[in-house]
Amino acid sequence: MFSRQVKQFLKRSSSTLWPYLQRNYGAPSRQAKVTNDFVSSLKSIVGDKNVSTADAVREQHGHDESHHEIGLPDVVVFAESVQHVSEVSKLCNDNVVSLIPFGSGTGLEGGVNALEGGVCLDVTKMDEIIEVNAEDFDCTVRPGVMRIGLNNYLRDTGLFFPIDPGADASVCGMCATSASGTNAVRYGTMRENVLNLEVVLPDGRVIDTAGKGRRTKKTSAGYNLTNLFVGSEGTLGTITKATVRLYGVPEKTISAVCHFNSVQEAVDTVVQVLQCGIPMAKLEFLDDVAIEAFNKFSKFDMTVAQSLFLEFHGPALGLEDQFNTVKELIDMNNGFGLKTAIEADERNKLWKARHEMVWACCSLIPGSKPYSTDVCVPISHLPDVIVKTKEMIKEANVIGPIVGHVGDGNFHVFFPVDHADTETFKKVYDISHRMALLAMDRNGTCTGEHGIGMGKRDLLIRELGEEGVEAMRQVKKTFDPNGIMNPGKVFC
Ligand SMILES: Cc1cc2c(cc1C)N(C[C@H](O)[C@H](O)[C@H](O)COP(=O)(O)OP(=O)(O)OC[C@H]1O[C@@H](n3cnc4c(N)ncnc43)[C@H](O)[C@@H]1O)c1[nH]c(=O)[nH]c(=O)c1N2
Ligand SMILES: O=C(O)C(=O)Cc1ccccc1
Ligand SMILES: [Mn+2]
Repeated sequence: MFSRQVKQFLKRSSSTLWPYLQRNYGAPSRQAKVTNDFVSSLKSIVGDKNVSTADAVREQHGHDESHHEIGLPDVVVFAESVQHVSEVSKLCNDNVVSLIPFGSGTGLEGGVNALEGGVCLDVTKMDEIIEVNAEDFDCTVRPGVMRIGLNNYLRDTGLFFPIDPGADASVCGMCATSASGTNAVRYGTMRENVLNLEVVLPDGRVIDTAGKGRRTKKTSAGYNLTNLFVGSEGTLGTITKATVRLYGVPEKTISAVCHFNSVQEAVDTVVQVLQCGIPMAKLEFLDDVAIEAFNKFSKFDMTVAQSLFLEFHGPALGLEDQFNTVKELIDMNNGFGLKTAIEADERNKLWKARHEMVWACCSLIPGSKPYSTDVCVPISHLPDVIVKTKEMIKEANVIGPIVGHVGDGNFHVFFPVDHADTETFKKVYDISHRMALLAMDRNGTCTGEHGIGMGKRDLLIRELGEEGVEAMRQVKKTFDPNGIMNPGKVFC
């Protein structure tokens, strides 16, 4: 099942990586302490009301939605302007105090957890939608703008912002994690949809990654600084403005669900649909275990089997033809129970339930939090990797529904874990690592969309090699020589 190299790594994995996961995040900090004088200086920049050392506020900012251990910042600062961000950054840099940008805390890899204390910089008050250029299909937003709020604002323009992680995340936080979701198979991920970013560097300088005010669909002008900051997870600077692509709301939308007796048949259908050049908007896989949780939590009565959820976007003319071609392919692969949802209410109910799958799975174990797994492989390897993952889950006797953005070769196991249950936690941790290694063994990645955060730093080294990570460290050092930006993330 695994190559020799991976087998060797696995041998190490349970003995060396488990204690590593358990390491004490309160290890002595190389950073200066946040003193009363320092807090006073913060207050003189952003005003008293925008600085909090209250336990409840620090706790709220010390974690995201993942299972990762909470990491309390010493102080939370609410920025109201780019100048605030710039002056706070400079102050932290001059005093070598950690600075952790906070979007909306929906991340799944512990990105905002303050591993060494320091300042959590909450940018949610900067929530202006600066401009919408309807004819150019773009808009520019401040970091407090959330994706659902943006789409509500855009409603009358006939445009929408398609990137849809299940949570209502901030658009700039989505830039920081290179997020995507169910629509990526058609519209791409954040990487393909960000045209420009304004970033405050740790020393307080403000740069526009594509040049001030530029918002072209293409450019050959030098290095792609925009994409350096997409996926940088708060380790290089704070994003204070993003210009992103928009798309026309499709004239017609058809959602559909169908079922298969095997993972292979479901994925074969997906590959053939893509080979036919059908521009599917969503191509989602849910395994039988996931459908059971889905039915229970969201009160559906779907056939419990390997399933595909699909969505077609396009002009009314021709969309039925696309649907009929897909129907033929489903039949050819022994798919059954094809049902459509055309009315908006019905479609919304289906996709809301899909987005809530993580909570559906957590409801299977009271008190649990989601353990994020997020591998992505070239689509030809998908059936093999999913089937082997199912075997590992069965062998370990843990609950592990599988859901995948299969059109992109990306899938997750939604492991609900209760921290107190160390035995299950360890099993889940092992499977998650094995999955990542298996994916990498098949030319894939350990994370398609959730990022490295604090949970996958060892895997990043394996994925890129020491040399690749060392090149990244050099980039980090160039932008952040004092190492103040979100320490302990991305790099070991
Ligand atoms: C139920 C559910 C479902 C999903 C997901 C979450 C949840 C809870 N996610 C994950 C999540 O929504 C995603 O990681 C968001 O992009 C995080 O955005 P936040 O604003 O919450 O960033 P959050 O505050 O969590 O921060 C995440 C990271 O970005 C950094 N950061 C945030 N704002 C920044 C800024 N302005 N400048 C610099 N750095 C900044 C932080 O420092 C941190 O490292 C997801 N994701 C996905 O890709 N696909 C999916 O399908 C889903 N599905
Ligand atoms: O629903 C999704 O597609 C996600 O990415 C969310 C998620 C949450 C927890 C574990 C795996 C995936
Ligand atoms: Mn996902």
